[in-house]
Amino acid sequence: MEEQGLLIVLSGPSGVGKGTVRKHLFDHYNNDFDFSISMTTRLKRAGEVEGVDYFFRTKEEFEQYIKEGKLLEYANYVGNYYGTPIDYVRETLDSGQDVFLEIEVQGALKVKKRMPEGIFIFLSPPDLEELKMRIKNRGTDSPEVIGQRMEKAVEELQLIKYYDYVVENDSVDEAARKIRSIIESEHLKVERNIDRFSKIIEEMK
Ligand SMILES: Nc1nc2c(ncn2[C@@H]2O[C@H](COP(=O)(O)OP(=O)(O)O)[C@@H](O)[C@H]2O)c(=O)[nH]1
Ligand SMILES: Nc1ncnc2c1ncn2[C@@H]1O[C@H](COP(=O)(O)OP(=O)(O)O)[C@@H](O)[C@H]1O
Repeated sequence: MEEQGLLIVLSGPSGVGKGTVRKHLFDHYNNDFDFSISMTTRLKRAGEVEGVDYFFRTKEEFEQYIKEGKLLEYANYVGNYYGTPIDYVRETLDSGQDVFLEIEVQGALKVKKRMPEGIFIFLSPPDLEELKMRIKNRGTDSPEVIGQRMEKAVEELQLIKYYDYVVENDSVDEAARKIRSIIESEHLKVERNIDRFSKIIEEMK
């Protein structure tokens, strides 16, 4: 049987830069992993493409997916559903290919329960002031919502203990590079290479 691919989960508080770092990683580095496209009920923004950025679905369609058990995890985030279609993740991992998820913290913890063998990476802000500035500068939230997101961020930072790695998003390029090194190191772990190694030893006997 083909060796299973790695499941890589990038998560962290809203506004920390998950989307930015993930895009940088995919655009600037040669990667061997596939990105899992999420399903959402939120409205498509200008420039977004169905099946590239997200699978945009109605609330009814999304709830049907939940009912049929077709999502690895889902979360309700700021009034909309977001979820990870399970078939793509399973099939890709079974074919030996790595899969990369970029999801919020609640969803990441659900994945951790179902697939604890995944690699869980927490993207952290340099500090809370900087996080506030980033959310503000993005210009998508009212002062009230910014306050709510900051409160949530403090709770989310306390969940760091469930992760395998923490990467500070100070410079986007540095953060992307660190994530890449983590994935490379995971591939070099003895436990992932032991079968291949045993075969070499067998052949030498
Ligand atoms: N749980 C979960 N969260 C997701 C999924 N896809 C995206 N997200 C997260 O949902 C949040 C909102 O995403 P989005 O509406 O694209 O806004 P933005 O990333 O904040 O600009 C982000 O934190 C994403 O990481 C998913 O499949 N499951
Ligand atoms: N390392 C960084 N330094 C400065 N600003 C950043 C950095 N990373 C992301 N940003 C900015 O912070 C805001 C939030 O980033 P985004 O990727 O949307 O976060 P998330 O996906 O975690 O909600 C965006 O305006 C983005 O341009």
